[in-house]
Amino acid sequence: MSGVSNWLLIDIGNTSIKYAVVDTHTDPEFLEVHQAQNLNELGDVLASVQHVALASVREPENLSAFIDDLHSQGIPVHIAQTQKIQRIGRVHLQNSYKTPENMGVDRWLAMIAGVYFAERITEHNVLVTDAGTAITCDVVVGHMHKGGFIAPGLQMLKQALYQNTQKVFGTEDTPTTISLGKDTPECVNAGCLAQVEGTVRQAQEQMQNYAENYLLLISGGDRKYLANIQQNPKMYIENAVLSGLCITFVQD
Ligand SMILES: Nc1ncnc2c1ncn2[C@@H]1O[C@H](COP(=O)(O)OP(=O)(O)OP(=O)(O)O)[C@@H](O)[C@H]1O
Ligand SMILES: CC(C)(CO)[C@@H](O)C(=O)NCCC(=O)O
Ligand SMILES: [K+]
Repeated sequence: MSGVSNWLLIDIGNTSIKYAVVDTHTDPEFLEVHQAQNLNELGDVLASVQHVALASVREPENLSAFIDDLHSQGIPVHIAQTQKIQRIGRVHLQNSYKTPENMGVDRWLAMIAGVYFAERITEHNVLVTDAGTAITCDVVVGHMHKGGFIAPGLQMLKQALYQNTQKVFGTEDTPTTISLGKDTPECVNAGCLAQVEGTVRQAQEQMQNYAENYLLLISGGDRKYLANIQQNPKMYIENAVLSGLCITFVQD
């Protein structure tokens, strides 16, 4: 038997499932992220792994059946949970929630990744933003979570507009820079982008109450719409939740 152990990491988000196969040598910054519509699609991948670690912010219909299936195949399953405090290498990340289990595990894992990437460049403060179905921002200062924001993501903002008005319509495309619109879709696209960018800018202001210097980690399916946010150092990661799973379960 070879000593290499392969792990399947799964992020069950609000809209879609993301996964990556890693081993103990994989750098959590450079994961090859895949998308699946449901857990049944992972059958083939399972044949090549010895462990599964997963994080879920929802209960897909077949999650317990999937876990039972893994058990019957003798594959250990590790289910991530938000912690009050978690060790990351030589530091500890501390949660600000009075009831940590109420915090989405995706936010916690993204923060784990944020602290890990920050420490690699000897930075102790990090603002983590995950732009997906929802957009979340979390401020971490000296490894202490100071708090965060949860707001609707870009698609949700647009859908909310369409659903609650009769004459507002839009297009799929979103601009990458904000400018004043001169027809309805332009106004919608720019307005929703302004809300998303504004959320991150407000989080930066909150961070600045604590620290001038910090890493800005931007993650999630809509990360490309946050290209105008200025910060040095700034880092883009496709999926910080999977990075957090890798750091939590596969490393050490
Ligand atoms: N094929 C697609 N389906 C859905 N969203 C997509 C797609 N391609 C790009 N996106 C963008 O990605 C965003 C969703 O981000 P992401 O994939 O990170 O979230 P998610 O799967 O819903 O999980 P999470 O719970 O982490 O938000 C949407 O707002 C949308 O703009
Ligand atoms: C905010 C979302 C939806 C982001 O995916 C998720 O982290 C979640 O369901 N959180 C639970 C509420 C909280 O984090 O306080
Ligand atoms: K996410």
